[in-house]
Amino acid sequence: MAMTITEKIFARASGQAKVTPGQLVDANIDVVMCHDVTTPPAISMLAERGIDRVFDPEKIVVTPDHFQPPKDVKSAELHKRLDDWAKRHKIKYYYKLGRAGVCHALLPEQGHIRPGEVIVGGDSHTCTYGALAAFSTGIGSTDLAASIATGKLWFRVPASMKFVLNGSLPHGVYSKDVMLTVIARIGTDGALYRAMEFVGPALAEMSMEARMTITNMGIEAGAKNAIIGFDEVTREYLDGRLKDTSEYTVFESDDDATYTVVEEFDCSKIEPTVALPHLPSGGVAIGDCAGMEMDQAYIGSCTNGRIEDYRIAAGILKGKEVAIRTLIVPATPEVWKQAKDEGLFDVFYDAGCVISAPTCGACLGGFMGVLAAGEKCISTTNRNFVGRMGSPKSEVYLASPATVAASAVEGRLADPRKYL
Ligand SMILES: CC(C)[C@H](C(=O)O)[C@@H](O)C(=O)O
Ligand code: SF4
Repeated sequence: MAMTITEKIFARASGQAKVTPGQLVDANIDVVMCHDVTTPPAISMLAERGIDRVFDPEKIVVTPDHFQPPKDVKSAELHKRLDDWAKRHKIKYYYKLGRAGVCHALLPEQGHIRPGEVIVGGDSHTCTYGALAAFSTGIGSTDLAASIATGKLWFRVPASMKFVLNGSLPHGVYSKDVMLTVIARIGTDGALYRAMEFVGPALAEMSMEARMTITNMGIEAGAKNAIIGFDEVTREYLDGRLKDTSEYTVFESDDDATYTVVEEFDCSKIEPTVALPHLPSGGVAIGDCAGMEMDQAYIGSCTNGRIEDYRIAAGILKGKEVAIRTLIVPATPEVWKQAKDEGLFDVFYDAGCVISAPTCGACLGGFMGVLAAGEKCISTTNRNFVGRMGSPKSEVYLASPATVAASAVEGRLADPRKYL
């Protein structure tokens, strides 16, 4: 009867004692995340079939984020459709402009993610929530329409891969460097339709924010979900935060559960890492790429737009001036306010950075910070695909907030350790 944590969550969600990888299950969905890009098409699909219902207005969380505030008429119309629909169905957790934020930072922060639950969202990085010992995965608009209307979806139970993070992270090395190293080893399809389960002593030293950076990028290795077991850090993060205060269920992988592979990493040997264009698997140690000239630095997104990230960046930028245009885009209003209250905005302002309202914005080349042909951006985001932040002839380099801040100061890829 041995099962992994992911299998146990599916067993619960499908009302079975045991499930095995490859099995098709009908699962009850606990939370559906809806944003401004993929939800309007889902609403239209339902409308075309004469369906105008939601399975539970308290279990659907809505936030515009990608093009928020709306950047043009097209995005304004997407927002309007989302707004009309959310209001008509009395969606309880509808984060309107002013309280809206980048979905994957917002939902955990606002207490919508509970261990042991199944969360789906119309966005590939929905895998982020696995940091809270939940199953979460991204779905397209068709599955989103089905989940919104019925609260159920079918899944093929994924087989699990185990990633053991040994050792302690050296000074100047962060969970982003760990995940870039993991993806560089296994490739962008290395975890295709698998559950990436992270374990090991290095995790115990990581905050919830740092863990979310890891699970966020599971999809960049092709994973169905990424997951980290429950511990004291999880408990502390959840205490006093959850909207639904009923008891949640904590599942743990059995010692004799089956994994397709076990990958071990010695975190004490990991260096600040940069993923070179044009894949997240292009990670190299900073020593192998330092000195490359950049045009822009970006600190934000669902990967690294949390308060801890801005504290790290401000630690490096304090008393310095940036050599290239540098965008600070806190992922949620709460992160924004916290950063302001802590005086981090003064540091960023004095350094010559642009500080924006919460938005996906430049992360996907949406608006604000779009790159011209030939330009290069060092970014804390999760994707460096061709044209990701603008012109197909631009380049994106992925790194931790520390490496991005150090590179902003020098105008070139730089090792953050000399500033720490
Ligand atoms: C627009 C949205 C559907 C997309 C995703 O699913 O990931 C975006 O968030 C991204 O990061 O590319
Ligand atoms: S911040 Fe970037 S990666 Fe995250 S949801 Fe928005 S566009 Fe996608």
